Amino acid sequence: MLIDGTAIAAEVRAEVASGVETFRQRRGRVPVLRVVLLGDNPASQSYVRAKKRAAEEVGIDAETLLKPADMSQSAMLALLAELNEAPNVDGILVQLPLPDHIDEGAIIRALDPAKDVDGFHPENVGKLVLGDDTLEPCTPAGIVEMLKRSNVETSGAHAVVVGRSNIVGKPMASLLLRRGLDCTVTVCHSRTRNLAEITRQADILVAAIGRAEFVTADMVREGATVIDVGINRVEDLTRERGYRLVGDVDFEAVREKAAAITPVPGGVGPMTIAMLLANTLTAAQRRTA
Ligand SMILES: NC(=O)C1=CN([C@@H]2O[C@H](COP(=O)(O)OP(=O)(O)OC[C@H]3O[C@@H](n4cnc5c(N)ncnc54)[C@H](OP(=O)(O)O)[C@@H]3O)[C@@H](O)[C@H]2O)C=CC1
Ligand SMILES: Nc1nc(=O)c2c([nH]1)NC[C@@H]1CN(c3ccc(C(=O)N[C@@H](CCC(=O)O)C(=O)O)cc3)C=[N+]21
Repeated sequence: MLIDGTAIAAEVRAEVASGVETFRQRRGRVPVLRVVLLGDNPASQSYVRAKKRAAEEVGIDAETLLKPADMSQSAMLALLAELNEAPNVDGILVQLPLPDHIDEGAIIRALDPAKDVDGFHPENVGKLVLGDDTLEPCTPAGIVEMLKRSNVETSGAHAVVVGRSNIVGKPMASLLLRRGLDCTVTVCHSRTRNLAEITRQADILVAAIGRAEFVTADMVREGATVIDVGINRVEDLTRERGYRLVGDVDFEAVREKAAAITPVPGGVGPMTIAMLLANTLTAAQRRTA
């Protein structure tokens, strides 16, 4: 089975749109999202454009604050303080990665946790691990939504997460471990010994590695559910853009063995954006409750 992220994301967006409409009727305004982007990285620009377009389609007021790549850390902190204090701003997203002269941790700590729609602030990360209600990181939250809506059995399942980043691997592991999802979770990374032996034990395999087609068929158990988080550009001069997108999974080979698999594009990516919109609505509702 193909897990269609594009279709599931459209469902989530329709639900958000109806929530936004209710919010507007009750509060007399719409939720407001501000996206901060430093520099002109083309991939970042295209993600940010997609986020803004999706937000507008569900009725969220979204603006991108495009800043020069050499903006100083103190100017960035001042901008965030302004957005934190703005009563009408519900959600703030700082597009990552940031230029090297900026301390990413310091920027994330400077966000008002109530407006942190990425769920990256230490207070929100703490709540996530504790199992408290919080704004959940969009990519792992989107994966949970895909698993639920595709009726993938998680209770007691062995979930193997490859990747331990703060934005995907670690929060993914925390969510899968939670009561309600109840997976047995293994987290792997670049120092893991016998990786293939471990991934072959997965009922649910989440690949968040950042290496094109890294997960091959021999690493996957027959009947597993495979979630491909990777977004890798590989040169393809037959395409207009000069590249195509591939995931961290060798899709054609692995789909023969997997019971369910997410494609790239059209898998986790659209879900990440849909969950950002859901988090923006949630932040607006909680701030005005
Ligand atoms: N679809 C979406 O919405 C999103 C997609 N992405 C994509 O997902 C991928 C992962 O992103 P992100 O988590 O930010 O990436 P990072 O580069 O931050 O993390 C990659 C992880 O993979 C591990 N890793 C690298 N090589 C190996 C290896 N040979 N064997 C086992 N583990 C390995 C690293 O281990 P170590 O810690 O030891 O270095 C690290 O933990 C990227 O392709 C990114 O573009 C990211 C965010 C959202
Ligand atoms: N603060 C922050 N929050 C993020 O959530 C964040 C970030 N920084 N930095 C970069 C990563 C990456 N990311 C993606 C979102 C959507 C797609 C997506 O929709 N991809 C489409 C394809 C898009 C295309 O064609 O280029 C798809 O997979 O179908 C991909 C990647 C969010 N990230």
